[in-house]
Amino acid sequence: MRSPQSPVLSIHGLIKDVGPLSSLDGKMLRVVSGVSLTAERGQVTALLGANGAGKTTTLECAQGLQKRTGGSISLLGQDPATAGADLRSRVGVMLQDGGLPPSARPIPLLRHIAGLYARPWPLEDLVGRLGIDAFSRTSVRRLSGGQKQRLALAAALIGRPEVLFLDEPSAGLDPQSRQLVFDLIAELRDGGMGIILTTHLMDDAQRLADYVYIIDGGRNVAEGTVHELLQRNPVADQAGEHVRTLVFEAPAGLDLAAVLPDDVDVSEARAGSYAVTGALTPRHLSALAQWWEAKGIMPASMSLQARSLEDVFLDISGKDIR
Ligand SMILES: Nc1ncnc2c1ncn2[C@@H]1O[C@H](COP(=O)(O)OP(=O)(O)OP(=O)(O)O)[C@@H](O)[C@H]1O
Repeated sequence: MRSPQSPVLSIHGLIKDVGPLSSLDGKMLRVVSGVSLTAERGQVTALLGANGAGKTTTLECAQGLQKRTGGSISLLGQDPATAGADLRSRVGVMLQDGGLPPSARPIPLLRHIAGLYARPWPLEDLVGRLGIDAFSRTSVRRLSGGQKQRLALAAALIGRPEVLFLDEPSAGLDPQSRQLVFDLIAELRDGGMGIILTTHLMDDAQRLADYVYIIDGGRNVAEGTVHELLQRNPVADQAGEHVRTLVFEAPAGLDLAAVLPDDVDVSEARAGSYAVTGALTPRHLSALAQWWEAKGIMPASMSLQARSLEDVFLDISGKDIR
């Protein structure tokens, strides 16, 4: 558990039942079974979990959009279930489906939302930052998924919230838009905003999150900084050495097995794309480099990979599809 400094959000033992469901003979279904978490100012807190883990339900309860069955929630010091408009004006929410009116056009829509706040973000600046000028005359219903996503982020930010909730922020974004959105999130975090996001993309959590909660089956199953989670049960070989993978691109068909000792696995997953996995030491790297030098081979790209957050996540929550 991290020590709370000035949490923007704290959730203790959240329970959420839905139903009654006809598929359960009229019984209720417990979809969140005691989730607890805290999110700090000036940090990105990620809820990571497989499909159906309970991430969206947890955050919708935190935002006061769903009524909780049990547990306690404090958002900026208030209970979101009973708080009024004052709390809502301090919180920005970007939902998975955007929640934007289909016939609206981006600029008038953002201008309208800005009019609801005393100190909105200057419209032109936000529109420029998120590249909304490129589709400012298109109605919401005709926007692409990624354009809708950027507009939804602008709508969540225009009131300069103290806390920002993002549900799957990179869904549907192309690499350029994703970078743009990630840079903005990092800047807002550095400016002191508390940002809470859900994702099932390890890469998003690895790139953005200061602290990660892994949720599975409506429960907390692990938490920590990305670094702490990556240190958890690192893959070790029989001698206890940590396993790493060296990935590189080079001419196809190289006989690496002849160069490297047989304590490592060598594979060429597709022509010219190699992976060397094992308890790698400088000796392995040196053998490879000397051979490359002798043969005049310069790899087009190369990276040494330790365990990824995806490996940790699969270890914790299992490999079954949800
Ligand atoms: N009203 C409801 N009726 C029936 N089941 C529900 C209802 N609301 C949520 N659930 C179920 O609760 C579980 C948690 O849903 P939730 O949307 O919180 O998951 P999630 O972690 O956000 O998943 P995803 O990554 O797919 O968005 C799912 O199995 C979902 O089907």
